[in-house]
Order: sequence, then structure tokens, then C-alpha cells
Amino acid sequence: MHNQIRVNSPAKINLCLHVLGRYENGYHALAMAMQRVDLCDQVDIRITRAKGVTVHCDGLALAPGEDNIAVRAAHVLLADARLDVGIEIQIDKRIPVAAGLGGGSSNAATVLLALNAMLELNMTNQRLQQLGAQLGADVPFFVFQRPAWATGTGTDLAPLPPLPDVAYLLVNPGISVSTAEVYQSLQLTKGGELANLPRFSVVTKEDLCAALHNDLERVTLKRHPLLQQIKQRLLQLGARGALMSGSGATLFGVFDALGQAQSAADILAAETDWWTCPVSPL
Ligand SMILES: C[C@](O)(CO)[C@H](O)COP(=O)(O)OP(=O)(O)OC[C@H]1O[C@@H](n2ccc(N)nc2=O)[C@H](O)[C@@H]1O
Ligand SMILES: Nc1ncnc2c1ncn2[C@@H]1O[C@H](COP(=O)(O)OP(=O)(O)OP(=O)(O)O)[C@@H](O)[C@H]1O
Repeated sequence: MHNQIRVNSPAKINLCLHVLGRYENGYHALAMAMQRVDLCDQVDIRITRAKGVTVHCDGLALAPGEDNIAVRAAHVLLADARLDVGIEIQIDKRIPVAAGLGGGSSNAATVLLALNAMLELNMTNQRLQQLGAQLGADVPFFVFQRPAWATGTGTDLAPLPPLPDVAYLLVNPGISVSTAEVYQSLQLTKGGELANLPRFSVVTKEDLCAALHNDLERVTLKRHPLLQQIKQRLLQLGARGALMSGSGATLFGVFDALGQAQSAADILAAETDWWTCPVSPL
């Protein structure tokens, strides 16, 4: 048994996000293509003699205790396994918080996967996804660990066909967004029709860019017009396409190669104080 491990906890982007309806509990019926990218928090997990679960976050001021979703993930797993061991979690935060990049959900999934291995619980990936769904709608996707077509509230997952070899430039001007507020403000326009990425065995770059769509842009881009300007700027800088991820406010541009995404980031760094990050898909 390993008493200590260090793991990467990646961010995600939504290549498309269609809102198809609203359930009675207020959650929304979705159809989304999701992909992890190589911007990662670094998470250290240690099993300790002292009982209880503690978390420490470097980089950003974040809830230290039960409000931290990484702590809640550990409690959910230990309760399900009927175990009472001490856990220390240390998170080096690199993924912007409340930015549409799923950082908290990713940390939760990382804790579920790591503790399952460290404590030799032998839970299936599907069981870990079920536990993850109790923590947040995005958590099962990070447990799944592959590009996914997500339906239902975002927790019903199927693998996507291989996606093209592109690079993304993430851009956030420092706006943080409450996901709950964005969903609450959304006026529904669709009648349950299922949008989909093309059902080819291989998705080309053109297919990917044609599929870029996010219904939540209607809310977040209207509230923050600067985001619309950033989308235009990404296209001027050579992006094949640009979109908001999740509920925002991070935007991503699609580039042919990491060098091109880096060049666009360099130009933006000279012009603005926006946070930028060139990434590759995982
Ligand atoms: C915007 C996305 O990140 C896209 O991947 C997700 O849909 C949101 O995932 P998440 O933040 O993990 O979601 P949760 O933590 O479960 O819920 C946050 C808030 O989003 C809203 N929510 C979330 C998922 C969903 N299918 N419908 C919703 O309306 C709920 O009002 C909830 O209060
Ligand atoms: N370990 C954690 N990392 C990041 N945020 C956390 C964590 N624990 C709790 N939170 C809280 O969760 C909220 C959402 O943070 P997160 O970064 O996951 O949002 P997001 O990227 O917009 O998520 P999504 O893309 O799923 O909408 C924040 O208000 C933050 O304070």
C-alpha cells in the first residue's frame, strides 16, 4: 500500500454544450462534448495516523475544510468503504477557480481515483463515477478520464471518437462566474432535440470547429461583453474557432499547433493583463 502519492488533476473544456431542458429538481438536461487538457493542479495525498481529512491549497485562497470539494470526495469514499483513516490533501492550484474549467470537480475525481488505488479498495470506475455524481455533475467525467459525450445532467458518459490533434489557448480576463446563477438565468430555447458531434470514426479539425457551440454563452457573454471581444480577438489571432468553456468565463481558441497558441498568447500578454494558457488536449 502506498501511503503518499502526487498526481495531476487536469482542467476540462466543453467543446459543445447544448441545454435541452430543465428537470423538476432545477438541474438541466444537457448534451456535451468534453475533453481534459494538460493544465493541471498538482495534488499530494497522504494517509496519516491522525484521523480526519484535512486539505491545504497553495496558489489561491480556497476553503480549507468541509467546503472544499476534495475533502467531501474523501469523506464520500471513506463512508462508502466503511473506513476510518486519516487523509492529508495538499493542492497546488494552477487551474483558475470558478472559471468554467472544472478545477474543483477534477480535484474531487483525483481524490476518488487516488484513494481507491492507495487503499486498494478495488472499486470499479463506474462505482467511482456514481460516488462522483453525489459531489457534482462534472465529477464523473473526470473519473472517466477520456474525451466524452455527456448527457443527462452531464453524468451519463460515452467515449467520443478520436479527436483531432489541435492545441487550445485558454483566456480569462479575471472574471469568475457562479455556475448556479448562469443556469438559473438561462431562458430555454430548445425542445429536447439532441445535437451531436458527427458520428464519424474520426473527427477532423473542421468537424470539431463546426461543432463548437455553448448555450450558456447567451447568459455569460451578455453579462460580460468583454468576453465577446476576446472571442473575436482569438479569431483575429488565427484561431480556427473560439468558444466559452462551461458556464465561463474562460474562453478557448482552437489552433493547429501549440506554437501557434503560444504566439497568440505572447501577443495578448503584450496588449492586455488577461490570464492566458496554451494547452494540449489529453
Ligand atoms: C457547466 C458545466 O461545468 C459544464 O460541464 C456543468 O454543467 C456544471 O457542473 P458542476 O459545476 O460540477 O455542477 P454542480 O456542482 O453539480 O452544480 C452547480 C450548479 O449548476 C447547475 N446545474 C448543473 C448541472 C446541470 N446539468 N444542470 C444545472 O442546472 C445547478 O443549478 C447547480 O446548482
Ligand atoms: N478544490 C477546489 N478547487 C476549486 N474550487 C473549489 C474547490 N473546493 C471548493 N471549491 C469551490 O467550488 C466553486 C467552483 O469552483 P470550480 O473551479 O470547480 O468551478 P468551475 O471551474 O466554474 O466549475 P464548472 O466548470 O464545473 O462550472 C468555487 O466557488 C470554489 O470556491
